[in-house]
Order: sequence, then structure tokens, then C-alpha cells
Amino acid sequence: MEFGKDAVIEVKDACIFQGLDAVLQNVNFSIEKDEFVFLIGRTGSGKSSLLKTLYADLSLKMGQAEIVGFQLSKIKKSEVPYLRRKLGIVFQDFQLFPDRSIAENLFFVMKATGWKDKEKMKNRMIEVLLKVGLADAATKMPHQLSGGEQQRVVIARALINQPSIVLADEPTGNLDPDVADGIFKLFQEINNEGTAILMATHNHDLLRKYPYRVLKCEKGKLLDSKTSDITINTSY
Ligand SMILES: Nc1ncnc2c1ncn2[C@@H]1O[C@H](COP(=O)(O)OP(=O)(O)OP(=O)(O)O)[C@@H](O)[C@H]1O
Repeated sequence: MEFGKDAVIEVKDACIFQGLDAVLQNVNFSIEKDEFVFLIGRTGSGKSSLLKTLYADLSLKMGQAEIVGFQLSKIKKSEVPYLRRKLGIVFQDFQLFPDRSIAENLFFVMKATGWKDKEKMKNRMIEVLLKVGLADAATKMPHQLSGGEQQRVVIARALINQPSIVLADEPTGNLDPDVADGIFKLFQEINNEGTAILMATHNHDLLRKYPYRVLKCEKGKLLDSKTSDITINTSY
């Protein structure tokens, strides 16, 4: 498969499986390096399964997909950590270690992704916390932060290795609308600095307010607002 010049993701004729069940068929899309893309669809329509396939948590059994230079149909287990180093991944539930400080949470990821120099690690930690507006959080424990602040730490963690794309699965799902808006704006800033974003969301307000490209999982297919009319105001 030829990889498009500016594409960070390119998927061709892929089928997304959960076990033996094909959740999405004939999936075709690519995402360029500066794009912001929403991923929508009813509950159970396949959003998380698609994202999991993209970060190699589910294997790609049919079709082709290339993400940040990795061919998912051929990827070996031993290569998955290298793929994840080049991606930022953000989930709805914050998944910070509750018994470690924010600094320790970030250092944990750095060590797991090959960082060794203590001074550089400290500097990068300060940098990413500054970026998400939490310069004073390093010594705090997760429970001392609000939900929105914890999600900011998760975003900081996802940015550590300067990913070319962030995959976000309902990152504002558990947050109050105002807090969710702040988190969304942070994703926009990250995008404006040159990182592509693929964000699964049920948040209709965001979809109405920000007219980014939309991919929609519907009836086993993936529709693309670049090539199809997509309704976002139906209930799902
Ligand atoms: N671990 C699993 N094992 C088997 N089937 C699963 C698993 N996780 C999800 N599925 C099934 O795969 C299909 C797609 O689910 P998926 O979680 O990808 O949907 P989703 O669009 O992300 O939903 P939601 O908006 O509720 O998060 C559903 O039919 C679901 O029941």
C-alpha cells in the first residue's frame, strides 16, 4: 500500500472485528497530519473497536491500514510498544495510578517508552504539564485533582513523546459541560500546533459548534463527511 504524503492514518478496505464478529466492513479513510476529525455513531456501532484496531489492541485481520508508518496487518507484538510511542491515546476514564503522584505517573510512561536521562525527563514533565495548564500539579496525587484536571494529566501523558496523532475515546464523556469545553479547547490547541486528532464523541454540542470533518459508524459501515452527507442531529 502506498502511504499518502501527509497522511498519518490510511485505511483501505479494512474490516474491524470483535472476535469473530465484523463490526465495520469496507472501511476506507485517511487522515492528514493537521486534521481534526470527529468519530461518531450510536453506542455499540464500532467507534472504540476502530480506535482499538488503530492502536493495535485489536488485530487487523482483513484489509490494510497504516498508521504513523506502521502497517497494522503485519505488525508484530514486539513492535506494538513502538507504535504506541508514536501515538497519543486518551480514554474517557482517566486511568492514572491512584497511588502515585502526577510526576510519578508521567515518569512511569517515560521509563516504559525508553526515556533514561533524569534531567530530560524532568524537563519534559514540566513542559507537558505547562502545556495542559497544570504547572503546579507535579507533586499532587490524582485524588487531589478534579476530574477535568485529571483528564488534563492524561492528555499531558499522551503528549510526552510528541505524537503525530492523538486518538481520543470520549475524552469529555464524564465531565461537566464547562469542563468538557476546556478539555476540548486543549485538544484544539494541540491540533493547531500540528498534531492530528481523531476523537470519538457523543457530545452533540461539540459537533454543532465545531464543524470539523466527521466519520460516522452506521450499520456496519464508516461514512465520511468528506464524501457523504452525514446527519449528526439524529439520536444515537
Ligand atoms: N470486548 C468485546 N468482546 C466482544 N464484543 C465486543 C467487545 N467490545 C465491544 N464489543 C461489541 O462490538 C460492537 C462495537 O462496540 P464498540 O465498543 O466498538 O462500540 P462504540 O461505538 O465504541 O460504543 P460506545 O459509544 O458505547 O462506546 C458492539 O456490538 C459490542 O457489543
